[in-house]
Amino acid sequence: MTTLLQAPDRADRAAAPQTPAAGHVQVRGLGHTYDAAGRVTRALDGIELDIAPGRFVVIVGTSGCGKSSLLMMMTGLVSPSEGSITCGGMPMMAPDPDRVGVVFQEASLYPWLTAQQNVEFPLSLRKLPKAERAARARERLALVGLQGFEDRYPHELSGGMKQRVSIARGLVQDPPVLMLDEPFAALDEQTRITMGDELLRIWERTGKTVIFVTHSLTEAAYLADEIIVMSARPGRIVDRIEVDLPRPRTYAMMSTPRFAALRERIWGHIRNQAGE
Ligand SMILES: Nc1ncnc2c1ncn2[C@@H]1O[C@H](COP(=O)(O)OP(=O)(O)OP(=O)(O)O)[C@@H](O)[C@H]1O
Repeated sequence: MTTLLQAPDRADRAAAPQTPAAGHVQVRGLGHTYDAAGRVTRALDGIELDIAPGRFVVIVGTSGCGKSSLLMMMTGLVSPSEGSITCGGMPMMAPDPDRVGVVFQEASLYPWLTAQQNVEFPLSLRKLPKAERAARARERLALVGLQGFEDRYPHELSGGMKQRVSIARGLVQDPPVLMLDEPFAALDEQTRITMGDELLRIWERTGKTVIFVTHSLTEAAYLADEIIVMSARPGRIVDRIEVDLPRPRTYAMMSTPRFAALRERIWGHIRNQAGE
């Protein structure tokens, strides 16, 4: 059976032959103005980004600064007024689950389908043999730690488990990039930390590029290779912070001076923006 997992760990992946920058995300001169029934909102301005394959990048900024808008544009769900976005060198003109998997804050699972059927659903639009669809979905559910829960319906799963199903669904077409918009915001603090660890484990194992939007400075510093800080609306990039904390990240790191310094640097920007 062909495995969907591309490399057992990051060290092996570095030595493996490279696919040509499939997970490279590039944003050039991106700006966006919403015009809803004459109410004009300048949401984003002059965004330039280069995200290398396999990086874990977190986007933070004050409420309403355009984080979700930027992510929606990178997924191809919304077209920007100006500028361009490419993934793997090809423009993102529309959602393309073969290139970018997406996970939202709400799990948005079909309540009448089981976990297995929810994960399989995107594959039903492709002409894949039924057995292969089922095998892929099972493998993805196992990857997110839900082996044995394939036949459960969403109402039989906890909030964290539902988000695991969403992540499995986002990864079912094996895209090189996974984008997540505040995926753990609705979860309690303990589950949120556990899910962060789970996501890091999945990222380490699969080598995807991850782009993650959050309000939480702690989550940003805990997860990221790099934190992108946006200004208040119209959102611009005001800082890009390399997170030099060692991996694997641990809960104990959150109480170190390095962690506090990172949070302080992000908070400095956010405080300034909020005061403007
Ligand atoms: N579909 C839309 N039509 C009109 N205006 C919109 C639309 N979507 C977002 N906006 C506006 O664009 C701005 C940026 O919104 P966006 O949701 O991208 O910000 P955000 O940083 O993700 O916010 P939050 O952190 O509160 O979730 C806001 O002023 C919002 O009101």
